[in-house]
Amino acid sequence: MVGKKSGKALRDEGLERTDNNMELSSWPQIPAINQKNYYTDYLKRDDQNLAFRLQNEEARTKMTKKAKDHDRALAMAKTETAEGEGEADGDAHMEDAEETPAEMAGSKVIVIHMGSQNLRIGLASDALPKTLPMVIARKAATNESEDHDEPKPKRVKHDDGSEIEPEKAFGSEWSSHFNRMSADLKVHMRQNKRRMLPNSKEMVVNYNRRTVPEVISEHNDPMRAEWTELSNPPPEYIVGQPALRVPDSSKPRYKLYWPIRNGWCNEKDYTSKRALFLDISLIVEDAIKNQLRLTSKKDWTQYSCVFVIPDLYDKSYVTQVLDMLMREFAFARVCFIQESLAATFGAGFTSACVVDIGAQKTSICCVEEGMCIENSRVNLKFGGQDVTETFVKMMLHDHFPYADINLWRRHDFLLAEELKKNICTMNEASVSPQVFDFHLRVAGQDTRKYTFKAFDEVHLAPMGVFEPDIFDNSDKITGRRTLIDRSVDIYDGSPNDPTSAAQSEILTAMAPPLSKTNGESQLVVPDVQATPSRPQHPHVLSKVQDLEGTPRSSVAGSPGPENTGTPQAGGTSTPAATAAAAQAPRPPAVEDRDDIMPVFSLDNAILTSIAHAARSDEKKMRDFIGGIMVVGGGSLTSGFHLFLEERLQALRPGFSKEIMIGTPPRDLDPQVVVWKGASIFGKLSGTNDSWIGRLEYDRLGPRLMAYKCMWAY
Ligand SMILES: Nc1ncnc2c1ncn2[C@@H]1O[C@H](COP(=O)(O)OP(=O)(O)OP(=O)(O)O)[C@@H](O)[C@H]1O
Repeated sequence: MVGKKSGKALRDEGLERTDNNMELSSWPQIPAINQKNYYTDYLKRDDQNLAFRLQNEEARTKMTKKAKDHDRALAMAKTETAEGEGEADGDAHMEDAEETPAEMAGSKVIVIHMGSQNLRIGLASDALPKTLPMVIARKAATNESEDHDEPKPKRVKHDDGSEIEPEKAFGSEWSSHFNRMSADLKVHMRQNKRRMLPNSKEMVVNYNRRTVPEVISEHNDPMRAEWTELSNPPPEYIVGQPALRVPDSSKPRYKLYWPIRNGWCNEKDYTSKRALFLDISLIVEDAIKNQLRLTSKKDWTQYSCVFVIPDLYDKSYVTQVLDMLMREFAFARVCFIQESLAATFGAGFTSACVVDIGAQKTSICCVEEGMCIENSRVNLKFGGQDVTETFVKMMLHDHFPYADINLWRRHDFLLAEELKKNICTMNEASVSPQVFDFHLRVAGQDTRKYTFKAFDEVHLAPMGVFEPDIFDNSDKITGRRTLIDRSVDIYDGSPNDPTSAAQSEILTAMAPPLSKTNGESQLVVPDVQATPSRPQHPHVLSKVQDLEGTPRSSVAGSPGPENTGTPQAGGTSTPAATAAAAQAPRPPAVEDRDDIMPVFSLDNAILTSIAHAARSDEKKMRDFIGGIMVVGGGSLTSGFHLFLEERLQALRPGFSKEIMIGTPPRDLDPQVVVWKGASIFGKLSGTNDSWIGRLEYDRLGPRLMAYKCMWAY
């Protein structure tokens, strides 16, 4: 046949047919669908989504119940009218029925706000939460002060190990920073016509050098401390306030663990994620049992839980907490609320720039119409505890008579906190050499009464939030991401924790310079321990690339007084600006961000946050700048609000009339505003769609968060 080759010819060409000339399958082959005409509503309708379905069912059930109640009330009203026993109409009965609910709103909702130092917990129906230290003491071979070779604050010693003069104990760099701050304060006070003696510092140092403590025997001390008595056998762990009161020299020894550190999970002091979350759950469990008096864990299934999370939260942390609340505590429903949003709820504001100064972290976020503005979120790693440590350092520098103070010891930590709270002030008028005293109470020892003089230390220590290089920032990011991995996108593996343009800008300013190696840029992370005090970083005016890769024009200007603070419109670029942008530091890659310590002056950070919230809209800028609300324990230093106002006015003279620092209304303690707001959120009925129920959690797990969060999860 023409065209057909013989078997031999095919074999010669290596193309011999080996099949039997039949189709591979007798099944009809279906051609691919033309995508143009293709349509499906799979996962496009709400009723295909379990979370929405359950929500609708719940709403329907509620409506049916309400309608039934209504009918019943009407029927009862009719009967009563017929019997002629009352003049009251049906509406009044209905109101009665509505006004006497079976239980108080929020009495079955537990609200939890965990901080680096304090846990605030209570029922949503409570006026105020219970506050307890977020700490657990575990039986161990050594306590935390024995575990550390160096005292806190760390002192420099002579080469032979002998003590060095107090003025040199913290290194020359720190001393010169402290002296510079002291000199600046003097100049400022003179400008403000405040009288001060020229030799105040010498007077203080001379007084402190001479003073010796007075010993008071324990039985003569009316205010002696109550130490935690260990039962027999000693417990494996002790939680909260009693943990802080276990004597350092207890037998057996106990070691303190703080599971939250700098607003993150404490990955420095723990060796496993399991142990870390075990401690969190033990502390919360103990608080629910002993503070809320819900002793039987079986009853917790009837309770819901509102849990406060940071504005810039780690997704893996939220997932883990959700699992703990659902599986271990078996709550009926759980919902999350971000800290700043909760603060506006607590204060009753619809929009504000919330500044939360806690113990170890400070967060800033602008909230508008019940939503956190994502790009305005800032999280800085300093707070009240840094002020405490720096105050002690400054006092030691000026010959504090209790030279042996070591904040790793529990009694010294408590003493330092108390001194700071009582003495530190941001009120310039209170800066003068003054005599103070304190009682040093150590378990099993006689009380010692010390007197000492303090001068500008009381003002300069809290000033540290505006010059955070004075703080010891050396180990704040140690251990980060060692126990808990960064959350990544399940499809492309890229990091997907929330970020913000304002935080990016701050990290860019903090990032060490990029060095070129083998033609590739590499982030050089300096040994922060070796360089404890970095020069003040200029506020950058740079193009900020947010994480999604969208170039965004930074609107935060240089903090100099020449800047009137008017946000600059994005997109206009002059050759000079282009050259400056080329030279300006580039935002660090997502993976490198954990290596940069977000420690930035508070006033500049607030302005950066507001600039990103306002996005060139001057009216918004004025609204936020006139609605700054400061919350958190760190803001309780006296005169703080006025001082912050003055700093901001100096940075933005163009807005000086508008700048206003507000306090939470109704004399609410700034430390509990966030909790209060979360409790209000927990009491909202009908409008809160973010409850995660047991059934849906069992079926869908943490994926539910995508549907349940008010913010982009
Ligand atoms: N009267 C006061 N004056 C100055 N500081 C105070 C005062 N009262 C409390 N503080 C400080 O407030 C801090 C605790 O604040 P808060 O309870 O808001 O922190 P937290 O929520 O535990 O921590 P974080 O927000 O860092 O996670 C401590 O450092 C404490 O010293």
